[in-house]
Amino acid sequence: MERLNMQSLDEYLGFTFAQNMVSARHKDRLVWIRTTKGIRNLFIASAPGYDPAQVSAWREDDGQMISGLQISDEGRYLLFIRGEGKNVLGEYPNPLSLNTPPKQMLWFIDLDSRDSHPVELAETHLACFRPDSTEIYFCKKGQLFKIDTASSSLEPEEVLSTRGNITELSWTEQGDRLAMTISRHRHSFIGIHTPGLDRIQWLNPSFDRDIQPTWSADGQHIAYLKCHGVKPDITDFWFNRFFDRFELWIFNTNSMKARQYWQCPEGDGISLQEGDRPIIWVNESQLLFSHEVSGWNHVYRLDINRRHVETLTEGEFLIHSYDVDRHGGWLYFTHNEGKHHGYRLSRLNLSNGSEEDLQSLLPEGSIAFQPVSVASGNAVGLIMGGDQQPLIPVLIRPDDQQVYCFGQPAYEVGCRGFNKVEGISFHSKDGLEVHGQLMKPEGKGPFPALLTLHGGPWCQTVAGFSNWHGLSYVYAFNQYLVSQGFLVLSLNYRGSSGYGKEFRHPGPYGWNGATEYQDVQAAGEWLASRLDVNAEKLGIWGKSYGGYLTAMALARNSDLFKAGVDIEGCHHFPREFRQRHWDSEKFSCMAAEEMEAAQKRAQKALESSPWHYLDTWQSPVLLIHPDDDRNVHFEESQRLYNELRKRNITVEGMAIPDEVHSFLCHAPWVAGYRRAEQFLKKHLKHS
Ligand SMILES: CSCC[C@H](NC=O)C(=O)N[C@@H](C)C(=O)O
Repeated sequence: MERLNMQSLDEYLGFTFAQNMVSARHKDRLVWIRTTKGIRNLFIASAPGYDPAQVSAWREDDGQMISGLQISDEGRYLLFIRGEGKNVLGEYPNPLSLNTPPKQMLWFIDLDSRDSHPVELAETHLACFRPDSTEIYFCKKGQLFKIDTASSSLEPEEVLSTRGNITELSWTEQGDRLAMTISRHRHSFIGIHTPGLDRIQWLNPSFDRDIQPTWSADGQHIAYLKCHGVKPDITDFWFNRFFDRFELWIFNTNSMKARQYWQCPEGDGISLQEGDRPIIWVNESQLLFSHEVSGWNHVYRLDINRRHVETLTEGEFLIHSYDVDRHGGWLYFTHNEGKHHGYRLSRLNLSNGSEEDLQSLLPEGSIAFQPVSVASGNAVGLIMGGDQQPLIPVLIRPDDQQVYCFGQPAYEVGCRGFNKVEGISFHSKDGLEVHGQLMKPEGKGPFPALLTLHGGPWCQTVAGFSNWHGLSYVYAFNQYLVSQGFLVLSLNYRGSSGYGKEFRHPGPYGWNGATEYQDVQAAGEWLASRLDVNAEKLGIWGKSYGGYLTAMALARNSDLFKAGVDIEGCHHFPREFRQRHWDSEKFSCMAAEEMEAAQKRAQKALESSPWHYLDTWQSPVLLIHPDDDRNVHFEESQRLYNELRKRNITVEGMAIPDEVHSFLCHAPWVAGYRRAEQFLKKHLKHS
């Protein structure tokens, strides 16, 4: 039995993980991305044997993310984007600091060709196959291009040019019409391009923002979401209980008329959270969609003939992701019913409403993400992880109760050094119940301890590896810290996903009052009161929004938190939200009469920032920040570093040139965490 006996930080962070599994529409074939130490490659597995095969051969930790992975309907071609987009200055990320920065490029693979290998096609961020053809369509800003993969030149040909940015592409299954979402800064329209026609046909343009066009299989209807009004200011969207109210509309391509079928009640709508919300047509007259009006994200079925919306799942748990088999028989979904610390897999019979638990087919403690049905509908692919199991692709045949692990011995390539994770709950300062995961070293203690805080704030840590690589790195690092003798608590403070809408939108938090800080303080006190914790050696670390809360804790409660590591954190909300990439007008204004309100908000935002509490900051801190961070500006750590240095507070800094938020390469995760480990040991173990 192959088991990893890990000891070093490199080994703990060297886990292999699978992501983004997709399925072909007419052939039982799955494809996914597999990453080991920053080396990303594509794998396929096809019926009947589902033996996995590697179909690309990249060998370098080069920071080239793979996104937009698609497989053609017949399963012959793969399409994907390598590389990240540009920052607000128009620069591509160049995490290896190469003399010539790489571009974000479209690639394709013909799996049937004799010497099948990835071929680079064009610079773009968005592309798709045209069904029933050899053409690929792709966008660059407001331009649409096509490439015929059967041509020898592979030369792009311009199809159309429009104002704004094309952000979504969706062909009919017949490949005769293409629906596009065209974003024009604060509004967006859906337009149809029909090859042979010389202009775009607009789909009921309005003063709203139309998104997510989804064709019915017969090409007669397009379902889409109509979001009310102008694009919300990011600071409202995140922190002001602002919900992006939307309606479900359907456009009939015969009558050329659009009609509303469902609308969110006022004050409700889309907000930032984990998980997907696809629209899926079950047949010609029924589709599934999801919303959170009940307080929890659930799946609903619309019957367009009866104009009736039926609840498919309900209760105090949420649906994380879902798919329907191609014959419309079963809804596969991952959800957290009875689980505060992970997700499980179930399926629902769409004819008779009966539900089956599929989690019992997986090893105990498994966490299920992203079910994807294969074409014949007799199996479902899944990304599965656990506390000792990095994410692997599995295939489940529910009818004969079989689970295949695509060649990797799922239950054996565990992480031997990894400790069991204990889910805990406790009450915060104001009585709200909050949850977290506790990881303890061997022995009785008292141990030095760490409180760790995820980013977002809408992210969520689970009792094991997460669906998102950033959180998986956090989890593996925490496990490593446990192996080094730290007791670690990972906290899902209010604002996190996984515990319903009220928990995620807890009134005046973030820039608007920072009420989530009371959870951080309560968690610190909870840790300090434990007999197995040395309260004099309690530290804190967090990344991004978790960096903001780490800085807040060190500034406000240096008495409790004796040292901390703050990775790419935000420290001054009004300054950060004025940066170009946020595009917020909240703390500055154009009209004189709004000046006072904007100033009041800026004052509130400052009082909700660590910067406001610098006078009480005593504890040593390590600040780590990548300098091409497009989410939290590098300046946030640069200014804090200089201010703390001026005040003679122990501060160390680690700048990472050319990397972005949540590092593209593997190496900076290792280097950053190594520095963090040394710092935490110096201040909490050896001092
Ligand atoms: C102004 S704080 C920004 C925090 C940041 N949010 C989005 O960019 C964040 O926390 N991101 C998460 C996903 C992370 O990087 O962990």
